Formats: sequence, structure tokens, C-alpha cells
Amino acid sequence: MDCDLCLKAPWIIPVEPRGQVLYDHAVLIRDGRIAALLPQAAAPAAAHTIDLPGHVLLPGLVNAHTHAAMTLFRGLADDLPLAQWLNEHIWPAEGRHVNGDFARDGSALAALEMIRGGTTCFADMYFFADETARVATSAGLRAAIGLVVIDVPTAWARDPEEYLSRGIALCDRWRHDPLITPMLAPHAPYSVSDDTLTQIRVRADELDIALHMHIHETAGEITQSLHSHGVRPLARLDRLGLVHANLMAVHMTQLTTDEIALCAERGVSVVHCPESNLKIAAGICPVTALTRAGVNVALGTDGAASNNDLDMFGEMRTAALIAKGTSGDATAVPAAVALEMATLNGARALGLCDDIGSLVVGKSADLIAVDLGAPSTQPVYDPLSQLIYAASRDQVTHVWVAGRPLLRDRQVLTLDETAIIGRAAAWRDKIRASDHGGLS
Ligand SMILES: CSC[C@H]1O[C@@H](n2cnc3c(O)ncnc32)[C@H](O)[C@@H]1O
Ligand SMILES: [Zn+2]
Repeated sequence: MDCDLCLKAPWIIPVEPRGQVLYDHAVLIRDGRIAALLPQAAAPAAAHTIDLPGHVLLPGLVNAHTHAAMTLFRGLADDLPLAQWLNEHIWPAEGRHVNGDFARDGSALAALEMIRGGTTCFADMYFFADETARVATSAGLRAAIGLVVIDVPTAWARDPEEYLSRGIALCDRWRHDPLITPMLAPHAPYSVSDDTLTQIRVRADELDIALHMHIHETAGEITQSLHSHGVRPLARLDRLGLVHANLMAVHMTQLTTDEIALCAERGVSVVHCPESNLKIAAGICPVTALTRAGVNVALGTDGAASNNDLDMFGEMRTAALIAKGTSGDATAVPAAVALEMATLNGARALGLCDDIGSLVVGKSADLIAVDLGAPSTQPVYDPLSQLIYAASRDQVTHVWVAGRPLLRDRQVLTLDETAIIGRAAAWRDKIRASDHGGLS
């Protein structure tokens, strides 16, 4: 069998079927796709072979909700509840600083962090999304780019009409790029009017693209909606025709049994962001009940200003641990399910599961190698257990997207790390100077 690249490892976790571990196998890659998974002894000679002793190979991680450029606000405002964090700190800082250069430099810092941490695909929601798409494609990352809509004027757009027209133009520019999936991204029920949501529904149907939205993040959001609209946010969105299989509902910490059933019936994907929710004390997404009802639950970090990292290993472990802690059931979200949430379920939420999310013949060769040789992941009884409960993102040594290497032996190949970190420090100086009236 002809192939361009052969990867050999003592453990391969394909994610499909759930929990499977292949021992001493090889992955063959041809034209950027997975051509075969077979025992090493049966692997044919390849033009290029990489032997990865002590490593586990698995699908690249899918971060199903982030705001990449917000890495430049990492640590700017901590230990605050959502409304105060947004209204008193983040939105004013965005008003002062966010422009195309900010989006480019922040997205580049995020891309660097994500590649190093084994993320190969991310769903983003931020202003100046062209910049994020350009950074992602030149870094070699896959991205679902959110076409933001919010009833607040910003440097990106004056009003909902302009958000929509700029978003549609962006969609036209990027929709045929093999690494980019455009999605419409209304910010949240409390920040987008009924009229705008109706237009969004119409446009999403016309363009045949999915929706990415923060929904039911805090109890305050529910109270405010009951006060202003007489119904809970999800019911309002349902009334407007937005609750369907193309909806990626982010956070969902406040859910009734009926709302969980509605999500299951309509095929909504939920994106659980456990660390952001814990830090903001927003609440906890009822993952076990959602999964039991048949809802697809993916994982996201949220932005680095509320998390404060883009570490999907941390997110997997936190998701597994809080599911157990909140349910009193140690069997809740076992390791295999946590990994599935961070890979295949993310791919499903983004409408990309025919192409990514698991190591299956014919899918794109988006995969990562993790070195389990560190003392903290020895000895290896079960590589899946080590990945979720013991490993850190620093153990990711290799990353490929569509067969292209982005990280080799911990060296990022597609980005200038020194320049990106230098620009982030320059933004820190600028932001700090403006926030302290010129004093630092
Ligand atoms: C309209 S672009 C995205 C918008 O969302 C803000 N944001 C970041 N994290 C959160 C969150 O957890 N809940 C609500 N809004 C969030 C970000 O600052 C941008 O303004
Ligand atoms: Zn968010």
C-alpha cells in the first residue's frame, strides 16, 4: 500500500469505537488522509516513517468554544462574576483596544498555545474574524470562524445590519477554504434583539451555516429574560426558530428537565466550558443528564480572559472530575467519554465529524502524539487513564493537520514563536498604560 507517512506508536486511541486502544500499531497517511491503521508488523515501507516509542497517538483535540484573540486579555480581570467581568472590565477594554491588529496578534498567540497543547481545530467567536481565519490557515489549524452579531457598536460594526453584512461577506471569502468553516455567532440572548435573531435565522438558513451562541450561562441571564421577555432564553430562541440541529449552545449551566429533552429532540449540540464556568461561578452544565438524554456534548475552554488558558487536557480532566463530584457518581464521565467530548463530539458540533474527530480510514489526518514517558505518567496500565487523569499538554510532542506537521519534537513549525510572544508583551504594555492613565 502506497503512503506518504507512517506513524508507529505503542498505543493508538482512535476514539471510535469508544475506549479502544490499539497496541503496537501504525497509522498510514496518504494525501493528508488516514489510509490505514494496522499492526506495525504488517506496515509497508513508507517514504517517511516516524517511530514514537513511549507515545500515544490520538485524534487532534477540538476546542468547541473560544475567543482566540482574548489571549491578549489573559489575567486582565480575574475573580469576578460574569456581568461585572464583562461590563466593568472586558467590554471597556475591548472598546479601547480591539482592532484588526489586536485580533491578528491575539489569535497568533492562541494558535501557538493551541498547537503546543494538541488542539487541531477550534470554534471561535470574535471581532475581526478575517484575521483569526488568516492566522489559523497560515498556522495550519482548522477553525470554525464565528461571524459575530451583537446589539452593541464596536470597531468591527456599528449595528446589527453591519455585523450581518460584514459576516456574510466574510463567509463568502472563507467558505471554500478547506480549513475554515464559517458559523453565525450571535453573542447571547441578552445582547441580541428578537428582530436581529430572526434575521440571523433567515441568513443562516440561506447560507446553510450553523449557529454558535452563549446560552443559559448564568442564573442572572434567566431572571433577566423572564423579566424582559416573559420566558426563559431557550424558550425565546425556540419561539424565534433557532433551536435546531445546527445550533451549538455554549455553557448551558441552567437547564430544566424539559429544556434537556428539547435539546435532545432538536439535535442541539451543547458546548461545556467547565473551567470558565467554575472561575466565573456561573454554574455547572448538567453533562450527565444531557448525555443520558442523547444530547451531543462537546468541550471548550472559552477565552483566555475567563479560563485563563486554552488547555483542552485541563478541560477534559475538569469535565470528568466535576461530573463525578456533582453527581456523587464516580462512574460519571469516564476517561473515554471525556476524550470523546474533546474530539468526536466537538467535530459533530461543528458539522465536521465525517472528516475529523476520530482516527478512522478516510478521515483527515488530524492527530497528535503525547509522550507518556514522563515520571508523572508512568507506569502505563491504561494510556486512556494517563491522558485524562495524569498527563499535561506539555507532553504533546507532535501535531499534524491534514497530514501537515505543525509541531515536531515540541518545535512549532508554522509560527514564529519569539515574534508572537514579543507582540503579546507589547500589547500588555499598551493595555496596561491606557488602563492606568499612563502609569504601569
Ligand atoms: C461578540 S464577540 C464575543 C464577545 O463575547 C465576550 N465573551 C467572552 N467570554 C464570554 C462569556 O463567557 N460569556 C459572555 N460573553 C463572553 C467577549 O468579551 C466578546 O465581547
Ligand atoms: Zn465565550
